[in-house]
Amino acid sequence: MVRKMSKRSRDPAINKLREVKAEAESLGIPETIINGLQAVDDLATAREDYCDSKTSTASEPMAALIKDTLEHPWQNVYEEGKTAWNITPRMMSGNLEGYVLKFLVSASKSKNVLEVGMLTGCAALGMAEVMPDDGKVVTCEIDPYLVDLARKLMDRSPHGKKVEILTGPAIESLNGLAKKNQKFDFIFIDADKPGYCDYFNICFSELLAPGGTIAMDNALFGGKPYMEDSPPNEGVTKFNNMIVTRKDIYYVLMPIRDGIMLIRRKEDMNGTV
Ligand SMILES: C[S@@+](CC[C@H](N)C(=O)[O-])C[C@H]1O[C@@H](n2cnc3c(N)ncnc32)[C@H](O)[C@@H]1O
Repeated sequence: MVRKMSKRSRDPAINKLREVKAEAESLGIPETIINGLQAVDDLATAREDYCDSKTSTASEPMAALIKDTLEHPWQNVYEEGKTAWNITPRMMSGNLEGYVLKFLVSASKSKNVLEVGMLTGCAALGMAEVMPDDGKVVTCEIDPYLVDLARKLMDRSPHGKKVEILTGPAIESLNGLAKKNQKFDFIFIDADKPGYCDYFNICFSELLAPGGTIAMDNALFGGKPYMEDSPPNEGVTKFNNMIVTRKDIYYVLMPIRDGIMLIRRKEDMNGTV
């Protein structure tokens, strides 16, 4: 299958390859080389498509939520002043990452889940789908327009009732949860990247239940953290650099989509033998 890809990839290596191919074309480089570069692009794209095709399909309400998020007139609602910024549906976790979260939540038998950064509710509803009737997902979202939209999209599913939305800046919502001494078995952090260190610190020290797991999305952040000119003290790079200095946790960066970092307390993972 040969597809001419033009849209930007999450993988900076593929984007670089496309730049090189365009340059090669403009220089009149022999067609065999151009075709070779295209074949590499096709292989990388086919790999992503293959992973999607070998992942369970979404439930009907979830498929509808994903479709409606992709087709929403984001540009118009932004120009009408309804959203604080021009939202791109690329921010949505989607079906494959949604299933990764479902596996983590169901394998850990989590009954209390926290999400930081909801968008239209793709991950929140996905996790709710695999939780028992008395399970609960608390999710934080700053944008009131998204809160209303997500509520509508999630409530088309019987699992939507398990999702509680806290509207406002996530740090305030997290402080409020800590004050009420709430604990969560699984925490998915996926909001603004400059806030990652603060979100992690309060989640880890105040909100994570014994035996719990934290997942941080976008740990690869389009390649920025491993590019040579990346400022070490910004956003995701700063967060990743902070994590590796800690002695009290185990962590793993999984190269799924834009990277998911899993973090657990060492005491919850060390064997006793
Ligand atoms: C990458 S999207 C979340 C995607 C979502 N988890 C999903 O499964 O599709 C990030 C979200 O965080 C929200 N956000 C950004 N800054 C925030 C803040 N300070 N407090 C709460 N939410 C915030 C944005 O409005 C956006 O909806």
